[in-house]
Amino acid sequence: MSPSVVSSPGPQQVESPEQSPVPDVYLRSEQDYRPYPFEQVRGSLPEAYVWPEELRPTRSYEEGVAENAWEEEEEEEEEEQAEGAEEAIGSSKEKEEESDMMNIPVVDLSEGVESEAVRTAIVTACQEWGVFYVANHGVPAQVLQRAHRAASRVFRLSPDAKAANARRAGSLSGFGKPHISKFYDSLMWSEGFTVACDSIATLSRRLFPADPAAHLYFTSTFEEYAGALRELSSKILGALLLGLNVDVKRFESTHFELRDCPSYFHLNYYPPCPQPMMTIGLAPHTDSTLLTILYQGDDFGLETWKGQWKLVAPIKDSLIVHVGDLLQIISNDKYKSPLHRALVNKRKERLSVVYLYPPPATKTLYPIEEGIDSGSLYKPLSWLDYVQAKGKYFMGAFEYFKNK
Ligand SMILES: O=C(O)CCC(=O)C(=O)O
Ligand SMILES: [Fe+2]
Repeated sequence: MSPSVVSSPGPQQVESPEQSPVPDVYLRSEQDYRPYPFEQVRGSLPEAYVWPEELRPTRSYEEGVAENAWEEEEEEEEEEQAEGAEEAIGSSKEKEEESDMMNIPVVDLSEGVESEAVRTAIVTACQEWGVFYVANHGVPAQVLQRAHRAASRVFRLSPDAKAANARRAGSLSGFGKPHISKFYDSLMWSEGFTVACDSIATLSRRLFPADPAAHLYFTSTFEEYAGALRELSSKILGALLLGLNVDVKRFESTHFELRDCPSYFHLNYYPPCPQPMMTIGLAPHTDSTLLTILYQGDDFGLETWKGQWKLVAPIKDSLIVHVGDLLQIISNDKYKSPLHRALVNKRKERLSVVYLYPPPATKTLYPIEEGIDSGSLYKPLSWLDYVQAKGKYFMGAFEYFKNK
C-alpha cells in the first residue's frame, strides 16, 4: 500500500486473511440502486448523507475557490482561455506560487513522449505524486467539451430511464451508486454512470431509445474521445515503463499490448448540495486501474491526499492523470496510486468524465523485475483477481497481494 496512504483519513482497512481464495464479490448486485431525486432536496441534507466529522471536507468550496484566486481572476482567465491552454497553464503556475493548494505537476506533452525531458517529467510526477495535469495532450478541446455536455445530458434522464439502465450483477456498465459505497456507512452526494468503451453505441441506444440525435451525439463523442485517450494512455504508460528501464516491445510480448487494454468511461454527477460541508461527493479511494485520465471541466471538487487534502484546481482544457493500483503493483511501488476524493458545493452541479485504463482482465501480471534489487513486493495477479480482492478488502487489497 502506498506510504502516503498510511495515516490518511478513510475507511478502516479490512483485514485480509492469510490464505482464503479471492471471492467473487466485486461484480455484486446493484439492485439496491435507486436514482436519488437530488433535484427535490432543498434546505437540509437527508440524514443518510451526513458524514462523520473526520471524513467531512476540511475547506469549503468557497474557501477553495478563494485560495486559488479563481473568482478574482475570472475575467483575466477568460482572456487567457482565448489565448490558448499554454498561457492558462502559465498563469496557473503563477497562482501556484501564491497558493500551496495547487502544486500537482503539469506535464506539457507538446514535444511528445519521444522527448527525454517529457518522459522524465512524467516519471518524476508519478513517483512523487501519482497524479499530474497533462497539457497539449492531443485531445481536441472540443471533444472534451462535448463529452462534458453529453455526460450532463445522461444525468438529466428521468429516474425511470436511469433505473432501467442501472448496473446489473456481472456488469460494470450502467447507472449506480459509487462503486466504493459499500465501504462507507454514509451515502455520497453523487451518482455515476459507467460504460465499457467497446459498447458505447449499444448503451447509448438504450439510454436514448426515442432520441436519435442525443444517441448520435453521445456515441460519436465518446467513441472519438475513447480513441484519443487510448492513444494518450498507451503513450504515457510506455514512458513510465521506459522509466523503469523496461523495453516496451519486450513488455508487450510478455504482458500485454498497451493498445489492447480494455477501457471504460466512468461519469460522475455531483448535484448542488444544500450542506456541502456535512457530506462528501466521492469518498477517499484509489483507482483500480493502470492509469485513469480525468476531465473535470472548469469546476473545483477533486482533492488529492499528500499529507493533507489538496484541491486540484481546474486548468482549462487540461486532463488529470492518476496512477492506478495495478501500475503501483507492477512497478513495485515505484509509481504511487494516490488517494483522492471529490467535494460538492452549494452553487452548481459538477461533472467529471473519467477514463479507466486497466490491463486485460484475466492476463497474469508479474511485477516488473528490471531495476529491482530486493525482489518483487507483490505476487503475480490479474486485474480480475485484483478487483475481486478490492471488492472485499478495499484499501487492504494491496496488502493481500504482498509477498510476505
Ligand atoms: O470527480 C472527481 O473529480 C473524482 C472522480 C474519481 O476519482 C473517480 O471516478 O474515480
Ligand atoms: Fe478515482
